[in-house]
Amino acid sequence: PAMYSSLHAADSDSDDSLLSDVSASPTRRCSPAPRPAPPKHRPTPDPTSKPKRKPKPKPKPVPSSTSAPASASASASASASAPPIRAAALSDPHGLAARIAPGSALTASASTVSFSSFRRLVQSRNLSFEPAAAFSNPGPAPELEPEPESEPAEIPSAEPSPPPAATHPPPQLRPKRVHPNSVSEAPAAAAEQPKRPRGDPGNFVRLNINGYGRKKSFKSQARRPTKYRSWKRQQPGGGKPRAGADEEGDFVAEALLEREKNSAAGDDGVLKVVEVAREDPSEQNLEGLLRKVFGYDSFREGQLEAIQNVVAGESTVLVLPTGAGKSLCYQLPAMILPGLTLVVSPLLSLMVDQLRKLPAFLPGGLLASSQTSDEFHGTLRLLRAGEIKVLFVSPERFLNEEFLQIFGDTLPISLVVIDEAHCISEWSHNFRPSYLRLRASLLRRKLNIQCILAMTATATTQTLQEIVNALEIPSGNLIQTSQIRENLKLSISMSDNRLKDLMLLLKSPPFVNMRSIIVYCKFQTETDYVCKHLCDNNINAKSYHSGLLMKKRSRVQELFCSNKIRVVVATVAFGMGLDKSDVEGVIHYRLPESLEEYIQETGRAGRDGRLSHCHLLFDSTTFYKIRSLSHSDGIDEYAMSKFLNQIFSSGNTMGCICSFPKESTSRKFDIKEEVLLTVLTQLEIGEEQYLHLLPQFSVTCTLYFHKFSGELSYELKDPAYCYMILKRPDDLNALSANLTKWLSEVENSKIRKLDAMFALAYYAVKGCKKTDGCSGSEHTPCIQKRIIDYFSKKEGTPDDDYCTPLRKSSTFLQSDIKVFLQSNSFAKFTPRAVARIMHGISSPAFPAATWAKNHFWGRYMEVDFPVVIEAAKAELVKFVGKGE
Ligand SMILES: Nc1ncnc2c1ncn2[C@@H]1O[C@H](COP(=O)(O)OP(=O)(O)OP(=O)(O)O)[C@@H](O)[C@H]1O
Repeated sequence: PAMYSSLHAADSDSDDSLLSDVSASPTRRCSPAPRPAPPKHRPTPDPTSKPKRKPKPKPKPVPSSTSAPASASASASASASAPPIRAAALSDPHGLAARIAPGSALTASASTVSFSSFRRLVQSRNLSFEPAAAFSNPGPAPELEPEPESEPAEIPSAEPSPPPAATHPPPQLRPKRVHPNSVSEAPAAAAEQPKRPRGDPGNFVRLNINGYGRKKSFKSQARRPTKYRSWKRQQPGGGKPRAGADEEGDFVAEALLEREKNSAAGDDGVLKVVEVAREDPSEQNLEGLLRKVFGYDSFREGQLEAIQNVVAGESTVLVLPTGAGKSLCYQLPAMILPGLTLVVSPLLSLMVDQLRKLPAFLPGGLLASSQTSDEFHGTLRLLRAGEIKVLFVSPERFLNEEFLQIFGDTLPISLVVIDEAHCISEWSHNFRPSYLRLRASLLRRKLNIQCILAMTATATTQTLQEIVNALEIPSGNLIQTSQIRENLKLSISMSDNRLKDLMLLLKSPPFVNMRSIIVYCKFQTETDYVCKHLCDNNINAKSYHSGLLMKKRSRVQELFCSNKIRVVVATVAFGMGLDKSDVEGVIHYRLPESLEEYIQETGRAGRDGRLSHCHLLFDSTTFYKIRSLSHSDGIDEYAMSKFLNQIFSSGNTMGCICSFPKESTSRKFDIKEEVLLTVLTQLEIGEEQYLHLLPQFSVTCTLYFHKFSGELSYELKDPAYCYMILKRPDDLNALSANLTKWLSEVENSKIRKLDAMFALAYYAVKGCKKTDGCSGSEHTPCIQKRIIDYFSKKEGTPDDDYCTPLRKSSTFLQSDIKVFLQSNSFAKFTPRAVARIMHGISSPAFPAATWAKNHFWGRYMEVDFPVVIEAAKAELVKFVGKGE
C-alpha cells in the first residue's frame, strides 16, 4: 500500500532461489474448487521443505502549476455537465489506489472460431447490433490511449516517427507530441532510457520546455519514475512495451497467452444451450448452461437469483462471502446478453485473474494504462468487431471522455459489473475516490447503461445503503447471504513476542499439518523479515507485497497455488482474486484494520468448504501503530482553506483549465497526494459541481538531443492533477469548513472500524467467559456473533463506544512538546504536524526519512491523537507568543 511504501525493503530473492526451494507436494487443485464437503482435516504434508532494478538519477524538476495541454481542453469540454451528486469521498485507507498496478491493455484472445461463434450468437439475438458493420467504417472513430491508473508511473509516448537527424527539434515533431493522458493518439513503444555517464553531460543537449531543466539536484528519485522514449528505437508497430511497464506487460501478456492456449473452439452444443437459456432463462435452462460451460451441477446460494435478475435487466446488489462464486453471476449472463459486459475492478492483478478465469468460450479483454500500442489497438479492434464479450477496466477509465466515447451508440453495453462495490462508499474499509464516478446517473448518461450488478463480500448496512443510492438500485434487488463462512475455526491469542509465537503456532497442530498457509503482516519490511525468520527455521516461505515486481509477485502466487510454497507471508496486497481453494490456514501477525478486512483475509482459507483455521496474534503495540497511522489523512481547516485558495485563485476563472504538480503541492500543504485527489473529487461530485477533473498528466517535459547518434528522447516529469473550473464557490471559508469536517468524519469512521476490531479481539482474549462453545484460544462463536452484530447494525444506531486503551492525558506530554519546539525552532510546525511526529506518522512535509531520527518520534502513540494536537496547539501559542 502506498501509505507504507517507504517501509518497503528491497527483495533479494531471485526466481532461481525460489525454484530451488520448492518442495514437491501432493496435487490439489487451485481452481475450480471441488464440491463443498463437510469440514474435515487434510492429509499431513512434509513441513520441513524449504523454500533490480535501480532507479536512475533524475533531474530534480521544478513544478509548473498552471500549464495545461491543448488536448485536455478538448476532452474536458464534453463532460462538464455531470449533475450534482450527494455523497462524497476520501483517500484510500488501505492504499488500494497505489496497489492498482497501472496495467497494460491486453486482449484475451479466444480462438477465432469461438469469436465468430459469438458474433453469430450476438447477431442472431440482436439484429440491430452488428459489431462488424458498425465499425467497418467508423469514420473518425475515437482513437484511444489510456489514462494512467492510480499510479502515474506509465506515460505513453508519441507515435512512432523517424528519429530527427539534427540536434534541434524538427518543427514537425511538435504536433506529434502526445499528451500522456490523451486518448486521441496511439501510444507508441517506449525506448530504453539512454545511458548517460554520471556527472558528465556527455553528448546530450538538454532542453527543458518548462525552463526548469537546469537544476541538477536529484531528489525523491524513487517516487518520480522517469520514462524515456526514443523514436529511433521504436518498432514500427509500436510493439515494444513501454519502459517501466514491461514487467506488468509481461504479467498481462502471460495471462493472455494462457487464455489463448486454453481457449476452446466454438462448440455448437454450447451455442445451443446459450440460445435456449436466452429464449427462456428458467432455472432449468440456466442450470443446463452452468453444467455445459462451467461443469457445475447446481447453483450456490444467491447465484441463480442474481443471474436471473441480471438477465432480466434488473440492477442488483450481490453480497456473498469470499469464495462463494460471485464471478459466475456475471460470467453466465455475459454469455446470454447481447452486448458487452463491462467489469470495473480496482486492481490490475484482480482483473488479470478474472480474465484468466473466464470460461474459454467467453472472449474477454482488458484495458489499462501500461500497454503497448499493439495490445491496446488490438483490444479496440476486437471490441469493435464484437469479439470481446467481457471487458475489464479500472474505475479511473471513467474519467476519460474519449474512453467513454468508444462505446457510444455503436457498441452497446448490456451490463456493468462493479466488483468490490464497497469501494464506492466512504464509510467502507476500502474507499476509493475513483469509484465515486461510478454513479448510475453518469453511467446512464454517458454509456446508456440500464443494468448494473454491484458485488461485494463485505459491506455494513451503511455501506450497502450508499451503494444502493449511488447506483440507483431498487432496495428490493439486494441479494445477501451470511458474510460468515461456517467452515472457519477462529482463534485469537495475546502475544508479547509475535515472532516466537508465530513459530510455535506453525510448529504445533493444527498448523504444523497444513501445507498452505497465509501469514498477514502490516508492513512490507515486516513481511520480509518474518519470511526470512521462517526460512531460517526450515519453513518453506516466501514474502509477497506490493513493493515487489509484479513478475515476482505473480511467481510467488503461482508457486503457492501449486503448493510449492507452504507459507506466504504477505501484506494486505495478497489475496484479492486469489482463488486457491485449499488454503488451510490464515494467521494474522497483526491486527486487521477492520472487521471487513478480517473477514476478507480469513475468507481466503477453506474455500473448498473444508474445515480451516484462522489465528490472530494480538498485541497492543501494533494496535497503537495502526491507530496512529489512521490519522495520517487528516487536514486542518487552515491548510484546506489555503489549498482551495490555490485551486480557485483569481487567475483561475470559469472554463479555465488548471493543474498543479502532485508532489510539490502535497509537500507545500502537508497533505497526502491521495487526499488532494479526494478533495478535488469532492469538488467535482459534491452537492455543487465546482470543477471537472481531467486525466492526470506530467507538466514538465525534458528533451534530450543525442548529438552523435542523432537520437531524440524525452522525459516527462511532475505528474499533476488537472481540472477545469466550472464554478467559483461563493463562500470559500464555508466550503473549506465543510470539506474539513467531512474528511474528519471519514477519518473517524476508519478509526471506529479499527476500534471495533480491537474490541472484538480484546473481548475474545480478556472478556470471553468461554461458556458458549469458546475454549482455549478458539473463539469462533463469540467472534461470529460480534461480526453479525457489526454488519447488521442499522443506520443511525449509535456506535458502540469501543473501549480502547488509549490514554487521554500524559504527564510529560506538554513539557516534551515544549522541548521539541525549542530544539527544532528552525521548522514551521502546525499543531497537527507536531502531533504527527509525536505519533510517528510520516507526512509529506515532515517525512519519516528525516523526522524518524528525532528523539520524540512516535513517543506518544499511546495518547489519543486529538489530545496531542491540543497540547501542541497550547505550546505553539506560547512559543509564538514568546517570539521564539
Ligand atoms: N455453482 C458453483 N458450484 C461449484 N463451484 C462454483 C460455483 N460457482 C462458483 N464456483 C467456484 O467457486 C470458486 C470461487 O468463485 P469466485 O472466485 O467467483 O468467488 P468470489 O465470490 O468472487 O470470491 P472473492 O470474493 O474471494 O473474490 C471458483 O473456483 C468457482 O469456479
